[in-house]
Amino acid sequence: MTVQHQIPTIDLSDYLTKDSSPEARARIIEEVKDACSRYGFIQIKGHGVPVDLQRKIIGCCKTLFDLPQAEKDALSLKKNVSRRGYERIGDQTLDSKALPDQKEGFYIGREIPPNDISFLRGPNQWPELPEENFHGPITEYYKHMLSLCNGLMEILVIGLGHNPAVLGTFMREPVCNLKLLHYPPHNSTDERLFGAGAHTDFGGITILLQQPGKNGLQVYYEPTGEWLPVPAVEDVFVVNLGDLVHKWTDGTYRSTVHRVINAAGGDRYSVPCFFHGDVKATNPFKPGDGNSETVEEHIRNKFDQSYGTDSRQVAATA
Ligand SMILES: O=C(O)CCC(=O)C(=O)O
Ligand SMILES: [Fe+2]
Repeated sequence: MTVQHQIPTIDLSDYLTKDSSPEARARIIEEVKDACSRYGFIQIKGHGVPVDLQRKIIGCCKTLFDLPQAEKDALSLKKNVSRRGYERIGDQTLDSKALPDQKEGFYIGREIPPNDISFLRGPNQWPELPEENFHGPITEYYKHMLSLCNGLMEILVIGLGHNPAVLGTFMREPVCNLKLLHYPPHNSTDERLFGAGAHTDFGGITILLQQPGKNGLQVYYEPTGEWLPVPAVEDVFVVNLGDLVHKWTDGTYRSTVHRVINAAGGDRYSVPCFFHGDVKATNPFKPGDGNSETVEEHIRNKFDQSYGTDSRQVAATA
């Protein structure tokens, strides 16, 4: 009999509510650990993010990407070291063996004043849209993502037997970037063309909001060589681990290859939230492990590889 592998779905509500029992919390910690070591991916329910807000965020994607190309280009991320703003279809190539990705994107992160800009840190570039159509919902959603990332990081470090206090420096001013994404319909038969080419995520943890019903995400399951589809279900987030966590935990928590093909018909919107920790932090899972690479150094190399840029050459301006 063949086993149908699926990305496990875990309900976090018993962990995130204040009055949860130690037993319930321990069970969730084990479930997350098991899924993250086996698949590097989980689907989560009971996360506490209002479904209305999730719907609004998908609406924000449509509103933003429907703007005239010139308006989007005026917000290009290429001009700033903080990497906030817009990228065109084909600007990123996540799989160097494939063609450029068929997606456009828009990065939004923590609001940092213009006099304090550095790599991944700086002011956002907001489109000229009514507050309630964009800035308002995005800001509210961003707070939810920060708090959920906090909870997930805590679950992950406890799963490895640590006290959550080890996260101190890592959580000082964590880089947490939303990336609004738009995939146009995929009509090509070219096997080298993807919405997002096969890749592992760069950093810490990713929380992905998918547009309900718009399937397209596939996760590579190495033991059987299968691409497992991850359905786009309303109110269910996909969580996966990036290369930093893989490296920091010697692969106990895996960063797994995945890709996107928008074959669902019509446009597809999604919003990953990339949580990397403080730019100056080193391994929080094994403090003092002798590896002095910082979050910033690691992410900078990954960005430069996939965008074909040299970010050290971009001046620190807004
Ligand atoms: O759009 C998706 O479903 C996934 C996007 C993704 O994997 C990424 O941006 O890293
Ligand atoms: Fe990804």
